[in-house]
Amino acid sequence: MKKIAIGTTNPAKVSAVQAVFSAENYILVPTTVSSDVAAQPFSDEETLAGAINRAKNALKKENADIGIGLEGGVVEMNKRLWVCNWGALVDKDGVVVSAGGARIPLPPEVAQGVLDGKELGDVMDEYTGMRNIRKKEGAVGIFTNSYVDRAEMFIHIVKLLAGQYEFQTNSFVKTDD
Ligand SMILES: O=P(O)(O)OP(=O)(O)OP(=O)(O)OC[C@H]1O[C@@H](n2cnc3c(O)ncnc32)[C@H](O)[C@@H]1O
Ligand SMILES: [Mg+2]
Repeated sequence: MKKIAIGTTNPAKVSAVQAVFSAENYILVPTTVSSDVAAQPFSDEETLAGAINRAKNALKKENADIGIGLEGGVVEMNKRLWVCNWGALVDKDGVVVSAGGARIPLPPEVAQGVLDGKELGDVMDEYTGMRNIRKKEGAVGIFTNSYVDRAEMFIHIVKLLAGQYEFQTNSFVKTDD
């Protein structure tokens, strides 16, 4: 079975990979690696770079066949701060596929906390009075009244990665559709 290293131990992200790459067909290894970008990425480019770095670092650390990196960030547009999400999948032959995910604008009071230098995850916990939002529904879950939570948002990204990888390498990725 192929080994897939996942460049995080955050359950919202790990569960998204598990939903697409089933444990029947893959050995899935969540592992903490550096994103080699800021803890709070502040642009699409930086967030995507974090995802690619995580995928590469995880593949190398776990000596895996495939590495997957998922990264959240924020991006300023139209005088609002938006939460953005990016993913990358790399394999040991050097194939790299990337995909972007959903984005929504943050309420001004939350955006200000991030602009003041705090991580969005910490701002979200303060704003909601809850703990570890980042590991559960995420900002997207809170601000969409749970219509879309963080895991579901990342499932979409992982499907985009799996499908592109399948298309580009003519390999077959079994998904739990
Ligand atoms: O353990 P890792 O994989 O690092 O997961 P994380 O929750 O820290 O997530 P990221 O590093 O990908 O996100 C960078 C920062 O943005 C925050 N963030 C991004 N999207 C978020 C969301 O939907 N809800 C809460 N925090 C979010 C996150 O908490 C970090 O502080
Ligand atoms: Mg993080």
